[in-house]
Amino acid sequence: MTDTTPAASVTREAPDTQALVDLVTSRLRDIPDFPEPGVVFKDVTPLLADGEAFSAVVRDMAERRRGTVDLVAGIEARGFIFGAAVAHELGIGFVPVRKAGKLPGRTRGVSYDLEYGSATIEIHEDSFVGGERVLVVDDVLATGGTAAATCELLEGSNATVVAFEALIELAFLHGRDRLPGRDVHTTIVVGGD
Ligand SMILES: O=P(O)(O)OC[C@H]1O[C@H](OP(=O)(O)OP(=O)(O)O)[C@H](O)[C@@H]1O
Ligand SMILES: Nc1ncnc2[nH]cnc12
Repeated sequence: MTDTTPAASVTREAPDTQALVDLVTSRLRDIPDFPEPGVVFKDVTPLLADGEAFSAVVRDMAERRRGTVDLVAGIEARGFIFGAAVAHELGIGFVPVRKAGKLPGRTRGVSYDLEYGSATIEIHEDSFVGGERVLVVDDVLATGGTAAATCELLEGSNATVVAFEALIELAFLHGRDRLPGRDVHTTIVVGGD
């Protein structure tokens, strides 16, 4: 028998800024000493598991950028989740910025340091034909090493990075200082000094 029960109503309007900040804050979890002693890890999995909160975050990022970007680039791994959803919301394409060794085609890469350790990220060398306006999306802006490296990689591949969006900014790590002159927006800012 076909179930004709209406789906649970979904709020399509983005909440106002303070309501969004409160919602996001209530759906994050701090994990002390992960992945190494002294780091307080911001766990986004409770937010992802809450459809209202996840949808509100994605719509807020997307609406700020609608009509201004041609592609979204998301940074592995958590940046894939938010970035792909924002691209879908905007009806535009998605470019994965992957950790080294994962992409099958010819790649370009760049290495960088982050709050814990170092990494290398890569894109396919033919990701851009030239001049595409790209929104970079990630979950966390910490030291800014990942975001700065991504901008360098994309712009070295003939894309134009028009903005950076992240869910969480760890202000005490001053990541914005690594992105001078860029349009940077973060949904919530924690740990300001
Ligand atoms: O501003 P930074 O100091 O560079 O740190 C931010 C980056 O660190 C985390 O990624 P991580 O490399 O831990 O990868 P993951 O998403 O695969 O866990 C986070 O998702 C950002 O990409
Ligand atoms: N403290 C933190 N929590 C989650 N992701 C991060 N990326 C860099 N620092 C982080």
